[in-house]
Amino acid sequence: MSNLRLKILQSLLRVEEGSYSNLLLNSELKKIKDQRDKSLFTEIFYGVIRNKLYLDFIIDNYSKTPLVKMDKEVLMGLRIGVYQLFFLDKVPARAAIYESVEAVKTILPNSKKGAVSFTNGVLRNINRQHDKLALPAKAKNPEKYLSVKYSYPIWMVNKFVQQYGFESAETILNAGNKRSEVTYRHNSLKMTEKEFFQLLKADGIEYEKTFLDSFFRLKKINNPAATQVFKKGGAYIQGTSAGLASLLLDVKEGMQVLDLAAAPGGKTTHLAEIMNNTGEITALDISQHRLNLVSDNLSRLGVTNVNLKIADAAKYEDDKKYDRILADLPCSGLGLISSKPEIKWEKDRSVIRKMADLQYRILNNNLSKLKKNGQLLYSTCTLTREENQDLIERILQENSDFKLMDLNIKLNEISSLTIENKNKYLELLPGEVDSEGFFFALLKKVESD
Ligand SMILES: C[S@@+](CC[C@H](N)C(=O)[O-])C[C@H]1O[C@@H](n2cnc3c(N)ncnc32)[C@H](O)[C@@H]1O
Repeated sequence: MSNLRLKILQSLLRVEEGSYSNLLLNSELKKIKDQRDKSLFTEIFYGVIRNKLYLDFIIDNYSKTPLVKMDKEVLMGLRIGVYQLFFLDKVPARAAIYESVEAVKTILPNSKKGAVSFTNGVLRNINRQHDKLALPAKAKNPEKYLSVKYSYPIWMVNKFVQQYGFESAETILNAGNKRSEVTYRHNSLKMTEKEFFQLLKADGIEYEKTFLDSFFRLKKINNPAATQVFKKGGAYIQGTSAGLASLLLDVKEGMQVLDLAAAPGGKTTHLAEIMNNTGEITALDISQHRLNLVSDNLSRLGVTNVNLKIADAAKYEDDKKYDRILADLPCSGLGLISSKPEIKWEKDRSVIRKMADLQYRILNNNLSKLKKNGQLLYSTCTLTREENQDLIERILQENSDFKLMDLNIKLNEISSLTIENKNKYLELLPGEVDSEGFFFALLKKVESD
């Protein structure tokens, strides 16, 4: 078991250095045989990433040494220990402390014995005074209170409170801390729905329906990319909110479609499925490595109508005119925190400006490629006005030949989602919908140029 805490400690340090949590977790879980160890690994690994600020608040309260002066291995070991003491009823306090200290001892050189006894001392102290911890006063500093309680950087809390008010911000922060469940999109290009269900049953996978007919939420699954249905191309792992994009764009068989930022190919392959592999999808991405992921997905899912191109969409040139454009653009990702909790810590406020600028340049460069009456769906997995509403308003102001379409009627036709929405665009907030945060706006070209 101490080996497990050590592996968690090593993995968390790698996430701090920039590794993707989901990829790292998948590869670590493959090396663990015992089912309970897999679950404990996942719980502590994601728990520490999610609650980092809260755990640091606790450690800082009980340690005389400031956090910045601690070795990174010690600080991470403390977080692992405190997470178990505060969040995991099933792990006895003695075991939580012992295993965490052992992990720190193994990872540190012998010369750092003092740091090991320091870790032990701080954890014992926290365990003794567990009940005395006080959060920042809600009345005095509501945003600091939210930041510590839900463990989010203060700039993100300020942003959500400023845009949505205290109550909705709290709902969003809370939802971002719940572990997102895996959703499969059934891919009808490879198998019928009947075969899809048969394979799920054969693998003993339980599922439930979602607000989209072909999306199913999986129960208790550790490696969704290792099932028969996945390997045979009958399923793509995709969030339900993301699944709305290709449906809202209203593509038809035989159309010419431009996908401006395609990798890893979730929406491209969904569009291809709806178009029944007819017409053509020109799919761009700036990254060759990520385009390789699209290629793999195209072959696994039996998609044959996609032309992949490596390109910077902000500079891409093409004489062709398209019936539809999907602009699912790079963004700050604040709607995806439940599945990628490290987003909390990797970004700072400046990412919003940078992304809004890139999104503007990409849209501006491609609007002219749309045919008359053609439609462009803009989507992001984020929740900042600058990247969403403000950007679309600017585009509409500068391009009088484009009109904003009302997405509410289409939403009712394609999903069972019921949300109160007075706007023509669609904003899905985590906690208000049982899915990731997303923004959609549909633009129609109303005059020919
Ligand atoms: C939100 S992801 C797209 C997700 C994809 N549509 C899907 O459904 O699987 C954004 C993608 O934009 C790509 N990207 C970033 N900057 C770009 C640019 N200037 N031109 C084209 N692609 C870009 C990234 O490599 C990334 O794959």
